Amino acid sequence: MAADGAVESHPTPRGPVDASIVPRFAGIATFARLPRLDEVGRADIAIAGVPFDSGVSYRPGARFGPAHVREASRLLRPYNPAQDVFPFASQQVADAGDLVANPFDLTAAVAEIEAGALELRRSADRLVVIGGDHTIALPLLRAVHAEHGPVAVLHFDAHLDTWDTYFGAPITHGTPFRRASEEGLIDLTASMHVGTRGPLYDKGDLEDDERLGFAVVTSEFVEEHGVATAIDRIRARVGTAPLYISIDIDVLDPAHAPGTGTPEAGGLTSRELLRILRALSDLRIVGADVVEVAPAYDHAQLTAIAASHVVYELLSAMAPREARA
Ligand SMILES: N=C(N)NCCCC(=O)O
Ligand SMILES: [Zn+2]
Ligand SMILES: [Zn+2]
Repeated sequence: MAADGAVESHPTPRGPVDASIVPRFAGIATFARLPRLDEVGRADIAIAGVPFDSGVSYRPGARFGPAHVREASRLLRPYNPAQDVFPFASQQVADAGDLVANPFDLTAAVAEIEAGALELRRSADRLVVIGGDHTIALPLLRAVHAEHGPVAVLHFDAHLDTWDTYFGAPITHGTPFRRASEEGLIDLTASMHVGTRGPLYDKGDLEDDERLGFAVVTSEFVEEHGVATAIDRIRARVGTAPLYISIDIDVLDPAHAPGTGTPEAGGLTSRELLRILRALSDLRIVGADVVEVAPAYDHAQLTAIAASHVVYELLSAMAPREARA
């Protein structure tokens, strides 16, 4: 309502550059060729990169993930028929650029990412973050918790990421969800891993994980029972809780996403992952991240194309209902 009592009309969201007018391979890459946040002032959803990979246990390079995913996102188009939604017209989505994170001091970086996310929230209602390694989920969850309290975490990953320490270090890309659980950031009754598989350190890893508040839909479960049953399990677990979605691109099989730091055979297809995300559109998504894209190990942009479509499907799932037919 404006000061004179008139109902303010919502400005039409500014969408991507039109690829039928300016070639999609031209221009500086924002995500999906969307406007920058400073061009629109504020946004319903800000996309932010976190080019940080000082928490990795194996192959480095996810610090180059945000630029790689933005580059591969040039081909996305305005209408998503799979969800019958125009994700950039029914809400203002803008690219906020990258948050600064100190590559030489992990503790400082984690504090900077949390502060950067909180600062960005002043001009955007929700954040979708492109990593970066999975360490960044911890400060992002701290920022989300500051607003929402404990949230359901729906964690897509080959790995549990609830391990305790590496070389005595408590903050790494293999430990964010253990720290988050210990800190009370997550809803222990509504959180879940999806797509986990592969060798663990010990049988007890799974017992620890359950105690830390996670139910599990493994990659094998999806194969054996099908995507529809997996979706039922996920939706039953999350319920109506505020939902944070964290997607490690290594949840996909290395055939679909080779460009990542700790690949594990036997993963989801990109088709399966996209279908699961589409089934979450009526849930209360409060934020999301897509992490662990490491371009040096990618081929023909396979991993970045998958990641850009994953972000697009998230943005579509987060779009307001009335925009749908
Ligand atoms: N979050 C990712 N991508 N990987 C964690 C793997 C930890 C390990 O090397 O055991
Ligand atoms: Zn992983
Ligand atoms: Zn991970």
